[in-house]
Amino acid sequence: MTQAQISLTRFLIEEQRAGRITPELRLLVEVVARACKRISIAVGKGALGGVLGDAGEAGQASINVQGEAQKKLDVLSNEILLEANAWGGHLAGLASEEMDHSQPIPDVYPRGNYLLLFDPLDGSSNIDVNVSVGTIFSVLRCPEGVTTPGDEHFLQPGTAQVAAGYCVYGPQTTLVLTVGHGTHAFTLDREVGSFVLTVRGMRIPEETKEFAVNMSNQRFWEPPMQAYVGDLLRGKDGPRGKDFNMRWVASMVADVHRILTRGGIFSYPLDSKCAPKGGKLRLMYEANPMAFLVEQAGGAASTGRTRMLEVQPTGLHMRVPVFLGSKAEVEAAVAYHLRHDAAAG
Ligand SMILES: O=P(O)(O)OC[C@H]1O[C@](O)(COP(=O)(O)O)[C@@H](O)[C@@H]1O
Ligand SMILES: [Mg+2]
Ligand SMILES: [Mg+2]
Repeated sequence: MTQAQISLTRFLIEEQRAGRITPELRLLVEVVARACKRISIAVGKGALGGVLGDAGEAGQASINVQGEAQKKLDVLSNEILLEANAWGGHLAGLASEEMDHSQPIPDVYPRGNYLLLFDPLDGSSNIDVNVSVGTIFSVLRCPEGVTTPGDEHFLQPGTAQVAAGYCVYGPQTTLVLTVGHGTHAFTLDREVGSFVLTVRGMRIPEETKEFAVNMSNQRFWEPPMQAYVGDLLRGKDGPRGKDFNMRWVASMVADVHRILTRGGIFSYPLDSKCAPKGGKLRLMYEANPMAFLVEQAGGAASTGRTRMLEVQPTGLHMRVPVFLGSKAEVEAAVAYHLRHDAAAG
């Protein structure tokens, strides 16, 4: 690292000096970043580290609280984040996509006033095929006077987040972070072992010609989503008057990273398969942290009907439909839903 380069540590110290974060939040983010480095090493070893494939023993799949089969790396990443943060000293409790309930930090450990939520390994279906995966995290304050937080204390809307970020394990390992004053990217210098600031103040272009959605679900979508994507596909000859391109990595982290870098809209809408659960993606571990990052970069995030960050969570593992990215395009998608709802009375 050269002298002109700014490490994550220095960046966080400057944020603290500017009064934008507390010393505890600075150290908490450092602990999460260190855990991400360990996960990055495990992901990078792949077959050499024996971390590919399904978790579970004797042909018996290991199923998480989401009802999904866990991969070895889902379990390992969860353990790395739990172990690092339980001893970090800045948390009152933590919650993970992979665990049934939140965990208060035991009395015997050093404790703090923050709550940490994470999706330890996002994009699990890509692990075994060497395609980008990631970690997503969100930080809330523990409500005043609560020493042993339970699930209910985590049920705060996204507007209450004090920090959020993700780490994408791709050709480069990049940590993208917001503490509520812009969205910033840090690339891991693998030789030095340090995250270096590579983009200060990421900005998502307001307009786009690129969308990300799993098109194989098209026939299960609601009518407004059918109409919206139908018009995108009609391109120059349709009402949108321009040709759109499509990308779908199937790792939310990688799709959102592309959108933060060059614009676009990401959508996992309601469909008749996931409707009974409320959607596919998880509000607390996926939608809210990404919505915070995207808004801080000048973009927008919605359920299709409501601003994501204003959704009141009703459960730790609550699922929601997701539209996020370039502001004008998210507003266009929302308009299709609102027009449809108004016409339906
Ligand atoms: O299998 P699909 O429909 O392409 O869904 C992909 C989506 O599911 C997810 O993989 C869910 O995340 P997990 O791997 O953490 O369960 C998102 O990252 C991604 O956007
Ligand atoms: Mg995920
Ligand atoms: Mg996951």
